[in-house]
Amino acid sequence: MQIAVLGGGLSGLGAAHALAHRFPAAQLLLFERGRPLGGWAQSLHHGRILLEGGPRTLRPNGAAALELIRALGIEDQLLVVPKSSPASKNRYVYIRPGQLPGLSGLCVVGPSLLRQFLWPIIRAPLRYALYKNAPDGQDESVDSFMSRILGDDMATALGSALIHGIYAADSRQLSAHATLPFFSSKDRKKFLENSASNFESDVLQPWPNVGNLHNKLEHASAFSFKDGMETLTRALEEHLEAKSNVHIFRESPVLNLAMRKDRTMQLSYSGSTSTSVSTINPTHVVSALPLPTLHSITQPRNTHDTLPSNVPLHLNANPSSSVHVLNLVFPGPPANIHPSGFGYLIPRPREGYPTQATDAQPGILGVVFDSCTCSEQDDSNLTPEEWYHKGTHTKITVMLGGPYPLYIPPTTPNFPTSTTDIPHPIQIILKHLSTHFSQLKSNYALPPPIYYHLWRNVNCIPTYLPGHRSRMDEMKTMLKKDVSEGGWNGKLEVIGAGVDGVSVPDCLLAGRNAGLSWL
Ligand SMILES: C=Cc1c2[nH]c(c1C)Cc1[nH]c(c(CCC(=O)O)c1C)Cc1[nH]c(c(C)c1CCC(=O)O)Cc1[nH]c(c(C)c1C=C)C2
Repeated sequence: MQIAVLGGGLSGLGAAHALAHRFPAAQLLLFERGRPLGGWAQSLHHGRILLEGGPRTLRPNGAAALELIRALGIEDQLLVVPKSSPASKNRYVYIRPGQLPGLSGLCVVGPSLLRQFLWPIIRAPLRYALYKNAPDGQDESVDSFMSRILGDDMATALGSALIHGIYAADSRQLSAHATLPFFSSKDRKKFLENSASNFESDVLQPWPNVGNLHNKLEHASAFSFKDGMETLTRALEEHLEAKSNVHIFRESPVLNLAMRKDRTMQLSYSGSTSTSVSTINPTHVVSALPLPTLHSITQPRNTHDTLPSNVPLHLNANPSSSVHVLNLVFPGPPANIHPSGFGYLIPRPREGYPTQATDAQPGILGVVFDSCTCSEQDDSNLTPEEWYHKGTHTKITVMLGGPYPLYIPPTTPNFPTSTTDIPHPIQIILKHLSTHFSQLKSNYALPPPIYYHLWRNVNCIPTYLPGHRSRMDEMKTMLKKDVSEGGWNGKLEVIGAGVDGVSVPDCLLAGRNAGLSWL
């Protein structure tokens, strides 16, 4: 048995880890186009300050993630965000002046904000019972579902902001059935219910072994690692590298994958050290590539020995969002800069997204108060609550882009010595932040940052368009079909953020369950 895993992001690494255990006698080949593994999980030390360019925390409800952490022996590196902490309790939305009657500026998502929507909230259960499904019974956008149940104002002010914070997408585009828990399939519901205290799930086979992590995370709303999210991907990489039956091909893009009429697969890739193309015949393949990339490499190169498929795999059906992640470090404790909490999200403008980025609308989706979550990552013994008042610096992350046109051109990380050292787009973003924060204090002045780092994450989050779930079901059925019907005989499995969920636990769960049908 020779298994090829395509893509060295979280899903691909997770799949390689699970498959190497499940099939110890198989040869496992992992192909990654770039040099570093780990996909969008990117952590960087700037001196003693840890900066994250992708996901930064995990929720403790993903048994597959916990099981992996235990298997890799990295439990001692966990940093827990307690449920009682301000980062867990205080989440804000920024309401633009004039967007909602009687409210503007940074508002805590809590009773006073929800009081504005009292009537929509009171009538929501009845409307949900009556109108859960769209009149035609088909999938619809999150915005259209929320507008029906909660009203337009709530769908725009809160719904769009929430979608920005998870999918960096337009809630009017995103599928309700693929993203809202009410519409989850039975299997998926079980997965979502599969919290640290409830592992009775048949989605995870065999049952996960999470040791004492359950106790450690009992009072956590989220967790990360002392050295950031890359701790997980580095540990996976090291674990795989130590295995004699695993071979990692870096800088080795897969160029073509075909199922031939004789039911054998052919995979060609270009190697890192030579410009020549090599070909192998894996018996099984797990693709953890973005779906459009898989689409491009599975186009038949010749009809001579490959069969064109007549049922589409829908690999090109969804667009994806690009996010600019701007880490900013300011001098002094967070209490001088921003309120205590997780951060804030900004709803879409009532008039919709602009077609061009401007200084007036640079496309800020939200801001994360990193120092309030895991200040211990910055080589400190202070808790985030202590750091809030006594810390030596404040770390925040501004997220931009998604449905907005991208605003910041490539920018090298820098320690500005004066405001004039700061590129114009970052100066403009600082002005917007200053406006957001100044409503909280009189005479507010945002100091110039002592460091900034920009990550341009292109096409990092797929946007599931309505119909996504049925398209993915059709794809999975097609992959299982015989070659004579244009299928892949169950020898190709497709996982990754483009298929069954974009969160880190979703990707790790899909990786963990890869190849179960090959047993
Ligand atoms: C690069 C930016 C990302 C944005 N969303 C995601 C990334 C990687 C993915 C994502 N973010 C969250 C979830 C849900 C997690 C879950 O429920 O288990 C997903 C799939 C929630 C979230 N949003 C933000 C943070 C810090 C978190 C916690 C998880 C994480 O660390 O990623 C902040 C945030 N993310 C984005 C925006 C625009 C934003 C704004 C404040 C986009």
